[in-house]
Amino acid sequence: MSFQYLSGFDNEHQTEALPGALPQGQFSPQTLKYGLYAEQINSTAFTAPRADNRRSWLYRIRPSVVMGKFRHLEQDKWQTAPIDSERFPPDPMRWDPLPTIDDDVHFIEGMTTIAGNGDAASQTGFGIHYYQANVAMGDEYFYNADGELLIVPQQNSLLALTEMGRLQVAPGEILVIPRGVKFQINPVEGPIRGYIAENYGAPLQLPERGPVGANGYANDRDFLYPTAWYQDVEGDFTLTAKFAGELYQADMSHCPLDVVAWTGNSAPYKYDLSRFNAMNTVTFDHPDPSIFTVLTSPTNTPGTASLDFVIFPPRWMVAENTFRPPWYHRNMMSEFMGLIHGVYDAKETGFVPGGMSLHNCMTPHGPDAEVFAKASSAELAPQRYQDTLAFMFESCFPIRPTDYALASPSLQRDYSDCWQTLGKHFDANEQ
Ligand SMILES: O=C(O)Cc1cc(O)ccc1O
Ligand SMILES: [Fe+2]
Repeated sequence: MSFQYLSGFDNEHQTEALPGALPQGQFSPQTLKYGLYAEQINSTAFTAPRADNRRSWLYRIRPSVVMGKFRHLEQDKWQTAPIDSERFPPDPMRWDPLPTIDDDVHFIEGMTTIAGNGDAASQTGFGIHYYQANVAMGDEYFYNADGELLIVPQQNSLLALTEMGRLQVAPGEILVIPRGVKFQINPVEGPIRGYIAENYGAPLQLPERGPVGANGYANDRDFLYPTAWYQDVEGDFTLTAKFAGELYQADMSHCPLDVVAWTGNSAPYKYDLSRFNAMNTVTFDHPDPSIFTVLTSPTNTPGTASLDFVIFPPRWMVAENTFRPPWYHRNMMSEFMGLIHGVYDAKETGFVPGGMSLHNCMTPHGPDAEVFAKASSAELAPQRYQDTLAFMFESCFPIRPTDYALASPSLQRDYSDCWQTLGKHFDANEQ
């Protein structure tokens, strides 16, 4: 299926599925064409500075308030920060892909929380989830009051049916759904799995470019927003909400995706990571990975993110007289990584597509012994890093794994062995 999209990050988009459904010159006239209702949804405070302000106007068949009462849903797999795991060891951690779920599970049922930081109630930090789904959501729709969802598909394409329109998203692309927007996510060509950052903090934005200038990194025009699409259907539907860390469900007698037109800058969007225009050294040394930041959720401390979404895309490596893989390091920021496909240059074995790693605040890490040996004597000809796509969720807040993740059979209990054969090469008499 191919859909039409609107392009431009944070633009004031406008789209209508029926001619004239969007009011002109104002947002809320006394009456609307086609008997529609006007409804505003925002992802920032009314009074957020203009550059940060996100809101949209939806013109819909019924206002969202036409719905049943919520009942609580028991579940324990989708957890919300603060994460209350028993232990929080600072060891480096790595996981193989989680076991495939064989029972029928849809997108919400298959969500498993791996880690989290901050506190959803104070709108800081984010949750990290592994999603798996092998069936469609049917008559169930969902919204998340706790945060914005950054979805990173790893296996098979997903179809997102949202209030604002439809988006198809393949591995190698990402999808962001703002807080509160109603949607349903379904497999397209087979079971889907991937990673999610549930961002409780400020909506993701593009990082500054500094001296790089007006172009490069993720370019604004490559972010794609859906065109209006609506369902005028009555029947038995449910709306599941995540609010304050709990799931609730309400009955509805119409499909909640009934928005005929919308305008604004807060809407789901997708981005093809192969559009990322990477910047890197053309002289020497390995720069900080912040050069690969696609999107960032800032804190109030300048230059310090609650969540940076960073990628390691295919690229040329030309650094001269340089140890080319990541250096050994201990960071103030905490790093959670996933691998979409291929091989990651700091770990040629053990970190597999669908796997995960976690290096927390001040936890030492870097290339394993094998990569160190190879890179220390490699011929430094220009080299193309091919067929690889890793990413990192990086945060100024330590990332706490859940009890589930700590007890998972996928946790590689011997991970730190990969460094222990790094021998002593020191020779004080070297000439
Ligand atoms: O730890 C990692 O593999 C991620 C990373 C990559 C890099 O090129 C520099 C620093 C860094 O943390
Ligand atoms: Fe790192």
